[in-house]
Amino acid sequence: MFTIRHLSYHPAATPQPILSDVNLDLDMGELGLIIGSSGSGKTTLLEILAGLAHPSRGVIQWHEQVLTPEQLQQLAGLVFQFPDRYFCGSTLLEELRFGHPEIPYENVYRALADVGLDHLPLHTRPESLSGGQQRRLALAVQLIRQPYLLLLDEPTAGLDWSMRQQLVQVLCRLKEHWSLLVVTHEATELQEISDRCWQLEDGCLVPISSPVLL
Ligand SMILES: Nc1ncnc2c1ncn2[C@@H]1O[C@H](COP(=O)(O)OP(=O)(O)OP(=O)(O)O)[C@@H](O)[C@H]1O
Repeated sequence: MFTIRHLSYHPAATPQPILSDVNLDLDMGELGLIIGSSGSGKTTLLEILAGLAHPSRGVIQWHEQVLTPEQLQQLAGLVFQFPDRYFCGSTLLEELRFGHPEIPYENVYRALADVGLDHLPLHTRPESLSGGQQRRLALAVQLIRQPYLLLLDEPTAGLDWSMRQQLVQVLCRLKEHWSLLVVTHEATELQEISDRCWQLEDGCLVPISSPVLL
């Protein structure tokens, strides 16, 4: 179980906290969906959960062990909103092995199969992929690190209907083995595969039920 207790984030530069007393529970194999309008603090929350920013207050726990930001960097894999901006490799193979050339081919193929890209040659250039395929490659880059928790920032933003459907199917398969936390302002398709939902408004996280969303 992944838990957040009384988490707040209040940088000195802001008059109001960006996140206030956030509490959340997410079980293994669950997909949690956080819906919030622009500027509500969604990306900030994911950055804290990925260990990239330090909360002002509160604890983040995995099976009751309190995690430091360094431990969170190991445990969580964050897929940014426009992951193609962060690609570093000139081929799929280079991208998946970036910084870890020792990763065996078997793991490369498994990560690509997990996201439905195993039909592509390993020398394919990341920038030649469609928008939806690039999102899935970014997911594979995180999966190959074997995180316990996958964090996704607006995974369907900017994709057309069929690419959104493909991505939702991939996420649905992934939650059999991983816990996923997804933030979005557009929940139409994602709510169908979510196990828990919250609304983030002005930094406060409130649980909501799917029927309310529908
Ligand atoms: N370190 C910081 N110092 C000052 N302000 C910050 C800091 N981090 C985030 N903010 C502010 O907090 C607010 C929430 O930003 P955040 O990017 O988390 O929102 P969001 O819900 O992801 O928005 P969007 O959907 O538009 O990406 C914004 O007004 C942002 O400028």
